[in-house]
Amino acid sequence: MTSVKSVGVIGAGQMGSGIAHVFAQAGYDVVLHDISDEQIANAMSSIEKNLTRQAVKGVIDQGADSAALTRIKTTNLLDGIGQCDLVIEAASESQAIKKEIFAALKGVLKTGAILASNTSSISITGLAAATEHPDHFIGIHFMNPAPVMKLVEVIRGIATSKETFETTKDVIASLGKIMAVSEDFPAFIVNRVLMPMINEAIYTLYEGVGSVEGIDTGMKLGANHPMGPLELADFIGLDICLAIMQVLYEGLADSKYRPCPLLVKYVEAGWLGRKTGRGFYDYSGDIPVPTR
Ligand SMILES: CC(=O)CC(=O)SCCNC(=O)CCNC(=O)[C@H](O)C(C)(C)COP(=O)(O)OP(=O)(O)OC[C@H]1O[C@@H](n2cnc3c(N)ncnc32)[C@H](O)[C@@H]1OP(=O)(O)O
Ligand SMILES: NC(=O)C1=CN([C@@H]2O[C@H](COP(=O)(O)OP(=O)(O)OC[C@H]3O[C@@H](n4cnc5c(N)ncnc54)[C@H](OP(=O)(O)O)[C@@H]3O)[C@@H](O)[C@H]2O)C=CC1
Repeated sequence: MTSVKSVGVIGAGQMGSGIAHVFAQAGYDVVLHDISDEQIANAMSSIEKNLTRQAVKGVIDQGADSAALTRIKTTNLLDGIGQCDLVIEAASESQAIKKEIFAALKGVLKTGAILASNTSSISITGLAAATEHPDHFIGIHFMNPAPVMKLVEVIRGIATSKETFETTKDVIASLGKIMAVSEDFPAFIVNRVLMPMINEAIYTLYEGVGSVEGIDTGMKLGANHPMGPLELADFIGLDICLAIMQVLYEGLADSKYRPCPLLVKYVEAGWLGRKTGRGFYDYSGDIPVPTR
């Protein structure tokens, strides 16, 4: 264990719930916050399901699942995370929403607390500027699904202190995760490489080069990816994919990052992937069915 004992998580979506799961499993006291009580209830039920599955499969000890679950408290008020040593923001991928949250956190966090963002793409330096203590701010980017993926990207903003970085390194090591350090450029390392590949897969569909099934089977069996790019896009969330492409396009001012119009159209339609039941696949039945 590090000097950090308690962790607040803001946003109980797929990443917030995965991050809460990981910290509780590693013995930290966790407070999970969301503005929506329904989202909190969904998050707790998916954490319980995933912990139980890990216990049944022997990935964690019998009883460790219920012990981890009791370490997670929930709140719909930001004040509820005021006493945490480390707070990780995992709300929607929107600079405006994140900055609003950081403004509301002013005067709420205890002295010396580290504030981190799980952002997939947004400038850590820019987000830090909206916080009370930019030196205590850092990017801690978990991969999805957080309980399974080994990597955590760490991104320092221009004002991030050495102490904040060192504590972050210790915390990540205590979770049994491997850290990759990225400089603070649009979408960092993993999404700088991954997201243009997903966007290109959507162009490949848009231009009629292949079907959803053809593209995903091609990349699964032809490049040994665990999921096809369109299946992965649905898994990540098409809103998140579009937001990342927009940050790359605007931040690097290069047309090669232009979001595919079909991706824009799907997001406009509210077809955001697995989380809304429809994206490149239809998830309403037992088996996902390609939509094109
Ligand atoms: C967008 C960003 O900012 C950054 C990102 O995250 S990019 C996305 C990065 N993630 C990926 O690329 C994921 C690619 N996909 C995969 O690696 C795999 O398909 C997967 C691990 C998600 C699922 O693997 P699978 O073999 O198809 O399914 P499944 O057998 O159900 O699961 C594999 C293991 O993960 C576990 N698992 C899956 N989801 C889980 C979850 N949410 N919580 C806990 N455990 C989970 C399963 O219990 C299973 O455990 P065992 O190996 O011990 O049996
Ligand atoms: N999806 C992925 O594969 C990955 C995502 N990320 C990053 O993690 C973050 C979260 O992504 P993800 O979990 O997928 O997104 P989700 O859409 O699943 O979850 C976001 C959650 O934040 C909530 N929220 C919105 N505004 C606020 C607020 N003001 N205060 C508290 N909670 C709020 C949303 O509530 P409501 O639904 O009611 O709006 C929702 O519950 C993003 O920055 C994303 O880029 C990082 C790695 C991987």
